[in-house]
Amino acid sequence: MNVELLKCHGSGNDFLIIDELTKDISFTEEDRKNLALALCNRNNTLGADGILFVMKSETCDARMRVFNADGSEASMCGNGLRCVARFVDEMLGRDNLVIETMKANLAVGKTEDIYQGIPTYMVEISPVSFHVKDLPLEMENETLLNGRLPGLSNSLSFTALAVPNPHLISIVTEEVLASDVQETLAKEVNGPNHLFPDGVNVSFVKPIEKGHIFVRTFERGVGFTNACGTAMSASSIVTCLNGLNEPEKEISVYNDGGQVKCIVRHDQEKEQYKIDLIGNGTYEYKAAIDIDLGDEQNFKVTNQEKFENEISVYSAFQKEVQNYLRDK
Ligand SMILES: N[C@@H](CCC[C@H](N)C(=O)O)C(=O)O
Repeated sequence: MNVELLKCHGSGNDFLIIDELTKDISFTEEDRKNLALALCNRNNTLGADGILFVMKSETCDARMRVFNADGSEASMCGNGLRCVARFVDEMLGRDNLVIETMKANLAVGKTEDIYQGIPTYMVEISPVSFHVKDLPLEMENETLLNGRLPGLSNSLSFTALAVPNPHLISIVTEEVLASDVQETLAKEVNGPNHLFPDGVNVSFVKPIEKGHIFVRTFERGVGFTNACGTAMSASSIVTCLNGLNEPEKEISVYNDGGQVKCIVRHDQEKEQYKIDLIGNGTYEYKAAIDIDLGDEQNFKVTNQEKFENEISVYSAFQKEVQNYLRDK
């Protein structure tokens, strides 16, 4: 079969969009997993952190399903949702939309460019839960807020939260960030382990100055990525809980692929959090592939068209971000 793909990224966290909204295609669950394994493999001709299936929804403007590079399905993807928001906006001609995801219907909308010429979208990240059962994290206490995980690290403190995909966050020094500690412990909790039976996205956060943080994430089902939107949202909440930032104020979140903005919304009456995640939705190329379901690894790319202008505007933005980070 011939499948059209759109390669996009949010902060360098890159995805292949497959349009099931306007194209008459359908996949089994096994097909989706095998497509992710074949098309995301960076040793093959394409490569990406995940696949975003954009589908029809009975209740919302569209539905997004996210598959990680290892073929596992995730409940949410913040950077991916910005790309899907743009894709559906351009398809339907409506700047404000609601997208169905595995656990919530989320508001998304076009907003002011984060850098001149970069299509920018704000997406809602919710629901947020600190209950360890929602990750799941196997421990006796109901929550882990700046607490220790004996056996994982004797010196670091962690906060566990679901947004609603699972995150483990630690605020660290430059020295720890530069070490191999994150990789070692992230691999441990994403392999067979007694704490996180479904694995977990692991982020290290370095506070830069008030309103500015750096976040690096080892993603469940992928490994280190340039950025993870839900992780940057979860990290922003954690910095607010630690008094480093404040709810309702914009937080600039830097990452290895660029920068986003997060605003933590706290409904004190309901004791509920959500986050506005704001950042780019950039297109890299359109491609068409010939692929046999059942033999996905042997696909052939038949056509590829690059979005040169978008790529160069985004790299100018990245240079500016790198210059800012160089002095920090
Ligand atoms: N990169 C994403 C998150 C993708 C899913 C994650 N790896 C998981 O398994 O939970 C983002 O931008 O949020």
